Amino acid sequence: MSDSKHRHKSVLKKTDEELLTDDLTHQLALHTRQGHNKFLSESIIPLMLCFACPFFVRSIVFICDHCHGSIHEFLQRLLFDHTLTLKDVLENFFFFKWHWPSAIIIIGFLIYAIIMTMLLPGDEYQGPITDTGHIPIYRNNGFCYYIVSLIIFTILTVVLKLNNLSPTYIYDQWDAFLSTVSTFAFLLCFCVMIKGKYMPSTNDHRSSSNWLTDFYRGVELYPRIFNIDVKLITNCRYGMLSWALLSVIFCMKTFELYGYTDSALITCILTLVYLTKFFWWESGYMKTIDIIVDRAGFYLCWGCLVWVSGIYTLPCYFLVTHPKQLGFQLTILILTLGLLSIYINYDCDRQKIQVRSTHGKCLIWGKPAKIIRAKYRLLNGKESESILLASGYWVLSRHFHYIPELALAFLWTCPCGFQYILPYFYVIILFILLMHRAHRDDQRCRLKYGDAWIKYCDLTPWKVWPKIY
Ligand SMILES: NC(=O)C1=CN([C@@H]2O[C@H](COP(=O)(O)OP(=O)(O)OC[C@H]3O[C@@H](n4cnc5c(N)ncnc54)[C@H](OP(=O)(O)O)[C@@H]3O)[C@@H](O)[C@H]2O)C=CC1
Ligand SMILES: CC(C)CCC[C@@H](C)[C@H]1CC[C@H]2C3=CC=C4C[C@@H](O)CC[C@]4(C)[C@H]3CC[C@]12C
Repeated sequence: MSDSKHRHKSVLKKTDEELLTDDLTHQLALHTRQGHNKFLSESIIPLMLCFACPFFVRSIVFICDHCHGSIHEFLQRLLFDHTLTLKDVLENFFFFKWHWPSAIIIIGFLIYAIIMTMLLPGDEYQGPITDTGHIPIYRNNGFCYYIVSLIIFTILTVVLKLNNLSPTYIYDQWDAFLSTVSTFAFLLCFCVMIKGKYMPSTNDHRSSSNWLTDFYRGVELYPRIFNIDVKLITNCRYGMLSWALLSVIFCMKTFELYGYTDSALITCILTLVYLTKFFWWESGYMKTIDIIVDRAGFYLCWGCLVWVSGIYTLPCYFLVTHPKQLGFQLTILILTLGLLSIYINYDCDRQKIQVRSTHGKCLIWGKPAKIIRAKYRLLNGKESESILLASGYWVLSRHFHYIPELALAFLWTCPCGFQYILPYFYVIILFILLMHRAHRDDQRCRLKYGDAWIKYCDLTPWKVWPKIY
């Protein structure tokens, strides 16, 4: 009797998966598998990504520069002609490199970003309250920072021209520049990890005994160094601004080499408009998954410093070696569709922010907003409430805004033509990233809001693509 009672008690404690395998051998196998899975996800995958990502970014540059943008030619040289040996690959792609002129530009740019972020005026605003009850405070000067930086860049370009210099120097040294920024970003991520482990800025930090996981995923949610928000600087003030400036620099290089080229111009214009929108809405970005869920580690910080510079600028970079003239009609068509995509993406984000800031008392597409009040519990036990919008774009699918985001990425890449797959890497990676993100966000919200989220899912059954996914 007591045995059956004990057995009953242990059954109650088990997870669903354990209940299915209620036999000792299966349990043992399950534990080993869980151990292996944990080892894989917490050590092997982070280690592989920390090696593979820099390799990937630099090999793309190599393919553009030395293999005419053709992956086929790259593989041919590596595997069959042997004009490229494994030693070259390791030397060229893997190792950390430090190029002093690039390092001076990168560190100078970072110092500039920090000083301007501190000096430029802007109202204070609050980020969402964290599970531990912390409310991050920022200054709303992102848009001002962006405009001032573009003006300073224009003045600098003119001054450099007078001295027979040009910012396109960065294009000429692109490989050295990227490897230096990658080395620098690794060092920065390491310092941020150590700081998080031993001197966390807030209680929102999670440290484990596995340094690889901590390095890859990060330790702190809101690290600050001398009251400077690390994620604001790496993601927005360095990452997004460098994306804008690099796009302009690559477009300038195309013009320097071939004169006016409409393909380079529209790719650059669409990128700039998109990033203008980003900075206009920066305070909204500070409430998204990257900021409220992802901690400051390799994924986010190295990603924003290097991945964005190397992969997100790829269409503009590719066009320098593969320029095209599209003609007036095609140019106007791509520009119009691109601007429309930016507008729809912005409008989706705006609807969500508006409904929350007006506590649900606003019109969405001319009708009173349909909302679900979703309660959730903070880690400190207190109850809080959020509003879920269930009308407008947010009833079409739960991440409808990812569709115009992908459409735009395709539109600013298609001026590269359809002969090569390489410039489409950004679109492909973005597709994978966004589908994974939609899935991850869904799981997070289900856990956070429970029944309220299920009610929302009943009203809006599609994750991203209405009637498909
Ligand atoms: N180019 C790129 O690489 C990428 C661009 N983006 C862009 O960044 C922007 C932000 O996207 P992303 O960070 O994915 O975050 P989302 O804008 O999708 O925000 C997700 C969060 O919004 C809240 N939320 C979810 N559903 C609702 C609803 N129905 N009503 C109100 N709030 C809701 C939840 O947070 P809460 O806890 O507050 O309830 C959820 O975690 C988009 O424009 C996207 O296209 C995104 C990823 C990559
Ligand atoms: C494997 C890793 C190295 C991948 C790194 C991924 C990150 C660099 C990117 C993950 C999410 C991305 C972004 C999210 C939302 C954005 C809003 C948009 O308006 C502008 C772009 C961005 C900030 C974008 C930037 C890159 C990521 C942080």
